[in-house]
Amino acid sequence: MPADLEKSRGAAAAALADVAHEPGAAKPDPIVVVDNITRQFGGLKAVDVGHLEIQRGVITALIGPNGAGKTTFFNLLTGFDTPDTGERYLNGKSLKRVAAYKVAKLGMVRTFQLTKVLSKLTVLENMRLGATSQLGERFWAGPLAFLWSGQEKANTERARELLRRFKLDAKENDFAGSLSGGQRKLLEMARALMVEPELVMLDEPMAGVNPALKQSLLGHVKSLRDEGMTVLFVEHDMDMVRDISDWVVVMAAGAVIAEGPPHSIMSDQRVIDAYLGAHHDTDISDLDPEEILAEAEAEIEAEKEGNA
Ligand SMILES: Nc1ncnc2c1ncn2[C@@H]1O[C@H](COP(=O)(O)OP(=O)(O)OP(=O)(O)O)[C@@H](O)[C@H]1O
Repeated sequence: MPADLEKSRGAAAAALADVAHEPGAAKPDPIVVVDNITRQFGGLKAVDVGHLEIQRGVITALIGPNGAGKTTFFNLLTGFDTPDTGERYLNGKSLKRVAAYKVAKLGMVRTFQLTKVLSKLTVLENMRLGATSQLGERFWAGPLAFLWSGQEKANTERARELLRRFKLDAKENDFAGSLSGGQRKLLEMARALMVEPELVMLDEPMAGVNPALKQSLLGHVKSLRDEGMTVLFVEHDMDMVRDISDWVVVMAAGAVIAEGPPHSIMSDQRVIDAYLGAHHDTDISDLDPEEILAEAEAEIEAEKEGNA
């Protein structure tokens, strides 16, 4: 790990050193505070979070078995869904009745998976949309069009700068749909940065990414923290959680059941029980790499025999 990255991880760990390893623990400098948020779908309480604080300037992972309520909670935080009860605050300001695009203007953005429609736009067009859709485009129409064109120029410049940073500049005129899984993830992240956010929320940043690009993606996420941004991500890839998170929040059956630094979370009995209870396919214990290799080889052999 380069010295500057190590330094910022050290600072993040120091900020959290005195925080209790308990659900709802108070943080020294929370950017987000959640109180009694619930969301019900029919008879199912998908989210029921009593109190949660997200520390500023650190990388927090949100993990939990399938159906734990992570995505629903993400949507509630960013205003893409409305809680039945409860309050959430960004920098001390209540987000009740704040529209999703305004939440982005206040500094909280989330990544979106590339939809079918967005796949048919070029990489650069996707980036420009990252800025406009969050601004509320209509404002720039009509008599203010001259202002809009100035804004558009600035947006294009920022988009190109970000594409260079994520090494996607050679692809600016390619359709987004032609990018590889990993390049799509980079584009999703770059697009979120168009609004110069304080808090970046990543939805499964490692899904569909090949091992070669994983390292580069991890580096990009760490560099967001390096620049003072706060990162909150939902992820099933436990290697990523272990490698880059300063703090881990665990959800199960809609509630937060554990919080703490990755090393203590991975050995927490409540967490292990929640995963095992859900028959989740991610094994969070430290598996022996040789054992995995031997299993994989046996599987390949079995397949070969089956095909013979
Ligand atoms: N729009 C909806 N209507 C009805 N039920 C929903 C809706 N969205 C989510 N749910 C249910 O709420 C629960 C929580 O789902 P959610 O997608 O938030 O979990 P998750 O932790 O993100 O799961 P995964 O890791 O599989 O993505 C699940 O039981 C799901 O079926």
